[in-house]
Amino acid sequence: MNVEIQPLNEVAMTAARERQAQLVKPPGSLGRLEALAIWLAGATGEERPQVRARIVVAAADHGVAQEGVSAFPPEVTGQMLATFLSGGGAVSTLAREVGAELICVDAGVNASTTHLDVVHTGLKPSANLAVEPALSQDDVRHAIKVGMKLAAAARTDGFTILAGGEMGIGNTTPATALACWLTGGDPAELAGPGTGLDAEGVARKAEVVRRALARDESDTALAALASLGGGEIALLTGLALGAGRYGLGYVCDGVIATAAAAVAAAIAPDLKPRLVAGHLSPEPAHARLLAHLDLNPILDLQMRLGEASGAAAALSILKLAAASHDGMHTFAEAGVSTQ
Ligand SMILES: O=C(O)c1ccc[n+]([C@@H]2O[C@H](COP(=O)([O-])O)[C@@H](O)[C@H]2O)c1
Ligand SMILES: Cc1cc2nc[nH]c2cc1C
Repeated sequence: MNVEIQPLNEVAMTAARERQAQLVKPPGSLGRLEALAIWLAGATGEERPQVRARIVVAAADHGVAQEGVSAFPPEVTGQMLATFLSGGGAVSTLAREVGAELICVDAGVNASTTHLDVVHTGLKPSANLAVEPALSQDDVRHAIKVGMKLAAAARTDGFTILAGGEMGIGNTTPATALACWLTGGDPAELAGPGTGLDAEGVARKAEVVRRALARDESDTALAALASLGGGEIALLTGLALGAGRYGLGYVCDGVIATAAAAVAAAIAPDLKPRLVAGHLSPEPAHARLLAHLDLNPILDLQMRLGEASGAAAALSILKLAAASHDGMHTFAEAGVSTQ
């Protein structure tokens, strides 16, 4: 798969760097807010960038849930999708608070919602990746295509930043399997509690990941996505690739969304500069994936919810970075001495 990625806009970044140097503060004193403002300029192509963000939450069910790898039952996936659409999920409230639009996608939910606003993909829940490939190559290509189209639509609708999130009982298992495949990690080190497994459950999950990796024969990240992934992960892979192709900035959420972004970056390495890490989840595979992507999380709030909640929280910081960059006076405008 060949996806052409738009490089960051160097002209806008240079202008933003020069503006930062003139703003009425000791150089560097706004710390990462300065770097984020410059990144926003590169990602949006705007010298004084604005965060106009759309959040896409993709939901899917997973055959591997039958292995007892989650603390919750699979029907929660569809129930939570309906909750997001009714405005009552964590991401619904966080998105509203940070002024981001929220779109929900059914990327293979067993008992889905009839809510009119859900984006349908026609995908079915994944198969049990411990014993067979999770998805067909055709399903993966379809999910990626829908994700990329959602990114194209976001660009057309005037958004500058995309954040991808997910909902899927059992999906920390495929995310961990992909993290192991991409980084050469050990399932026993990278498996974590997800929604709240005890130590015995975590050991069972590590064993399921080990079986999946022993079965898997993938030689490309795209093949690994079919073998070890899931519908929402494939859709978010497409969303991240689409952000690169259509020139948006992309905010990664937790371990599952970051696994998808890491697959996208393996498919198209030029994507990396368009990614930022919204936060660090306590799931061990997340830190591993972020290190693999060379990303430094904006926040570390011990959030482990998924559904783009960490990315939404980070949007507030990106907005502060953009607001200070745009609204502050320069030394000259403020009449403040430099020496
Ligand atoms: O984002 C994370 O890092 C994260 C960590 C743990 C759990 N989750 C969420 O919890 C669900 C998956 O957990 P589990 O235990 O069912 O594999 C799924 O809906 C994710 O959105 C998300
Ligand atoms: C209630 C609930 C909400 C979630 N949101 C994302 N993953 C989730 C998992 C559960 C169990």
